[in-house]
Amino acid sequence: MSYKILAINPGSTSTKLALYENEARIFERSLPHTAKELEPFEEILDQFEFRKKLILEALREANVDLQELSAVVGRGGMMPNMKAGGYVANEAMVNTLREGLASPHASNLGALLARDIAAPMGIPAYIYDAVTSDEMEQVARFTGMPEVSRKSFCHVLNMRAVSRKVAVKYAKRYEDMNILVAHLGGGISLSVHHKGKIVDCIRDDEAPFSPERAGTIPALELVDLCYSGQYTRQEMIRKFRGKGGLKAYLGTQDLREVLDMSQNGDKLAADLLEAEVYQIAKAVGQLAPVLSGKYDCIILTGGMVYSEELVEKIRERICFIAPVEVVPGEFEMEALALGALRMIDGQEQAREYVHP
Ligand SMILES: Nc1ncnc2c1ncn2[C@@H]1O[C@H](COP(=O)(O)OP(=O)(O)O)[C@@H](O)[C@H]1O
Ligand SMILES: CCCC(=O)OP(=O)(O)O
Repeated sequence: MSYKILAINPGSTSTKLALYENEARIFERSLPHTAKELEPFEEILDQFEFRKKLILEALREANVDLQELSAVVGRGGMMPNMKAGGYVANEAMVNTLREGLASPHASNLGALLARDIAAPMGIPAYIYDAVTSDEMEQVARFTGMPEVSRKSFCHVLNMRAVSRKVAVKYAKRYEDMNILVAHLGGGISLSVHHKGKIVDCIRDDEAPFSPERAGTIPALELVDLCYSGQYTRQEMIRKFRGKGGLKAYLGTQDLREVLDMSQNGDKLAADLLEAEVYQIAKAVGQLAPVLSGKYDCIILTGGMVYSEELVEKIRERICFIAPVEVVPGEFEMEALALGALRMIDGQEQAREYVHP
C-alpha cells in the first residue's frame, strides 16, 4: 500500500514542507518569512492565511496534486493536555488554539494548517509529538512558588526521532532505553527519556543560553528588569526568545559566525563559546540524577552539533555520565511524516484531543 503524506512545520522564521511517499521523501521546501513580512500580524494565528497561501503556491509550483494525498500532518503546538505521540487535529484542538489557550508559538499553526488543507480532500489531519507533550513525573513538577508548577516543554519531535534512530544503533527498542537528550538548535532544551516517556526536561526558559534565547536568568534580577519600566511585556519576551543569547551579545545567532569571530581573536566570542559549553554540560549534569545516572547514552542533537569543536568540548565534560551519541541537525519533517504513516496504517493509535 502506498501513502502520500504532506508534513507542515511552521517555525518562527519559516514554514517547512515535505512530501513523503511511505518512508521516502519526494519533495521538501523551506519557505522563509522575513520579519517585515510577519510584522503586520499582531498575533501568530493571524499569519494563518498568509502561510496557507504560500504553502499552496509552493505545492502547485512543485506539481504536487493534493488529490493524491493520504493525510496532512502539522507540527504540534503548545496546547495544554497533550501526551507524546500523534493526535487527530480535531475541532477541540482548533477551539483550544482559537481561544488562545496555547502559549504563543508558530507551531500552533501546524494543526490549523493541516486541518484546513486536509478537509476539502476528505483525508485525516494529524499533529505529532507536540512541544507541550507532558508525561513528567509528579516529583518534577514542584517549584518553590505554589502559583507556578513546572510543565513539560521541549523539542519533543526531534528528541524522540533521534532517540529512535540511536535505539536502532544500540539494537534496542526506544521504549526499552534510558536516554538523556540535549537539543542544541536556535533554542536549547534537554529531556530525560525513561523507557519511551519524557519524565523530566529542562525547558528553553530554564536552559543554557542558546544562539537566540536568553535561557535561565537569575530570578530577582529578571523581576527588576520587568518592573524597570524600560520594556513592555512583549519586549521582555523577545529579549528572552528571539533576541537573547549569542544574538544579544554579538548581534548574530549563527554559531558559525561566532566560531569564526572567536578564531579571529574576538575575546567576547571566545568567552561566550566557553560559557555555552560550560552551561550545556552543567544542564546535562543537572539531569543525570533523574535516572540515578543509569543512562544507555546521552544524545547531542540540533544545528549547533555540526560544530565538532563545540561537541568535543561538551563531550569532555559529560562523558563520565554515559556514552555520548552525536546526531547533528534535526529530523522533524521525517518524524512528522513517519508518525502520520504509523497512524494511517494502524501501527499507532491517533489520540483524540480533549478541550481542557
Ligand atoms: N555547520 C554548522 N556548524 C556550526 N553551527 C551550525 C552549523 N549549521 C548550523 N549551525 C548552527 O545551528 C544553529 C541553528 O540550529 P537549528 O537546529 O538549525 O535551529 P532551529 O532551532 O532554528 O531549527 C544556528 O546557530 C546555526 O548557526
Ligand atoms: C523548546 C520548545 C520548542 C521550541 O522552542 O522550538 P523552536 O526552537 O523550533 O522554536
